[in-house]
Order: sequence, then C-alpha cells, then structure tokens
Amino acid sequence: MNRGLLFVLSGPSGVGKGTVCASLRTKMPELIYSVSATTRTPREGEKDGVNYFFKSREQFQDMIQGDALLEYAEYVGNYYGTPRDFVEKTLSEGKDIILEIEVQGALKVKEKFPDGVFIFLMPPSLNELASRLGGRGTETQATIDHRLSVARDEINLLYHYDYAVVNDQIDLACKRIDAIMTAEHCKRQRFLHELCNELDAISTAENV
Ligand SMILES: Nc1ncnc2c1ncn2[C@@H]1O[C@H](COP(=O)(O)OP(=O)(O)OP(=O)(O)O)[C@@H](O)[C@H]1O
Ligand SMILES: Nc1nc2c(ncn2[C@@H]2O[C@H](COP(=O)(O)O)[C@@H](O)[C@H]2O)c(=O)[nH]1
Repeated sequence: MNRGLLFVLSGPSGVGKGTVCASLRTKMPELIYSVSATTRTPREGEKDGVNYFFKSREQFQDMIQGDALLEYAEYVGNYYGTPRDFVEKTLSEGKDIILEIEVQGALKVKEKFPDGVFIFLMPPSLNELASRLGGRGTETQATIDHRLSVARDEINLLYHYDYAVVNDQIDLACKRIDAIMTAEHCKRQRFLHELCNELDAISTAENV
C-alpha cells in the first residue's frame, strides 16, 4: 500500500488556518486532521480531544521525554506539539493527513518528512491580520500584540515552504489548497509510474 501524503498548513496566528482547515475537512472528509497537544487554556467551546489535547506543563514535558511528539514548539508562552503515533499510523494506512501548526514546528517536521507538502497561508495584509486576530475576540490585547510581532518573523520564513496561499476569501483559499493537493497526488502517481518503468527495464535487462 502507498503511504499517504503529509500536508502541513502554517502561517501566522489569525490568518485563518483553522477556518480554512475546517472548510477543507467538510469538503474532503477523507482528509485526516492531526489534533495537537497544548498547554494553552481551552477557549470557550473548545473540547479536549477535538480542538486540542489540553495538557498541564508536566504532562506535556512527559510527552516530550517519552518521545511521543513528532515536533513541538513553545509559542507565545505555551507549548504546542503534534502526537507522533497518530501521524505515523495514518500515513502507513495510506491516508493523507493535515497538520495545522506554527512555523518553528513546521520546519522541524520538514527535517523529518522532507517529502511532506508545506503550505504557508498568507494574510492579504498585516492590517487585515491584526483585524482578524482582534475580531476573533479570544486573546487579550497584550497576547494579540505578541502574536503580531511573532507573525512578522514567521512571514520572513516563507521561503522554506513549497507553496504560499493568500487567504483573501475562505472559498478561494480552499480551492487553491485543493488544487495543490490534486497536483501533489499527480506528482506522486507519476513518480510511482516512472519507478515501475525503471524496475521493469532493470528486470528485462537482467533476463536478456
Ligand atoms: N478569508 C477570511 N476573511 C475574513 N475573515 C477570516 C478569513 N479567514 C478567517 N477569518 C477570520 O479570522 C479569524 C482568525 O481565523 P482562525 O482562527 O481560523 O485563524 P488561525 O490562523 O487558525 O489562528 P491561530 O493560529 O491563532 O489558531 C476568525 O475570526 C475567522 O473567522
Ligand atoms: N508547532 C506547533 N504549533 C501548533 C500546533 N498546534 C497548533 N499550533 C499553532 O500554535 C499557534 C497558536 O494556536 P492557538 O490555538 O493558541 O491560536 C497557531 O499558529 C497554531 O497553528 C502543534 O502541534 N505544533
């Protein structure tokens, strides 16, 4: 069985990763979503095991010590990390998985999965990013300011990614990501096809 494809969606806080991911998941129910672990306090309406696995700092440290995380990062005062086993199991079952994570973590995943597909979601402008973060109403002004200052550094790391997608309108951003996913599947099929042809050629040459 072919392994599934690993997609990583990152970009600054408030750009719309969660919104775009939720929309993609309704359009592509076969796409598996990786639920992260975090030490952040749950926001109103967030559920353990659905939005995140909410952990104490001690529990999170235990996950780090036990090598249970594929990657983790400390972001604006909290830990966030991707549980390893679920990602490995999903890929080995031939299913595609999407990780919605910040930039430091995405770069660590890239070291381990250079064949992953790395997509950076861009805001139409920094003003629009600030207005989305403020409009969400989930953070204090101090946290929003901190997240916006980190955003500038994150955007500077865009060149590490395979694709940049502007989230001007949710539906358009989803269509662009859908097109990337289709193209990556075609690339994978072509690669496998060429590999089969090469193996055929080798075995023919050996039989001559
Ligand atoms: N294309 C868009 N146009 C206008 N508003 C948007 C768009 N995409 C997302 N939003 C809004 O912007 C806010 C932030 O979106 P969201 O929570 O999805 O961002 P995020 O990148 O997942 O943030 P975080 O990294 O902090 O989890 C939300 O209020 C959402 O409704
Ligand atoms: N490196 C990782 N970053 C993650 C993970 N899960 C989420 N995130 C990112 O953290 C910030 C803040 O999230 P918020 O829910 O507090 O707004 C955001 O950029 C997320 O995408 C993870 O497993 N690893």
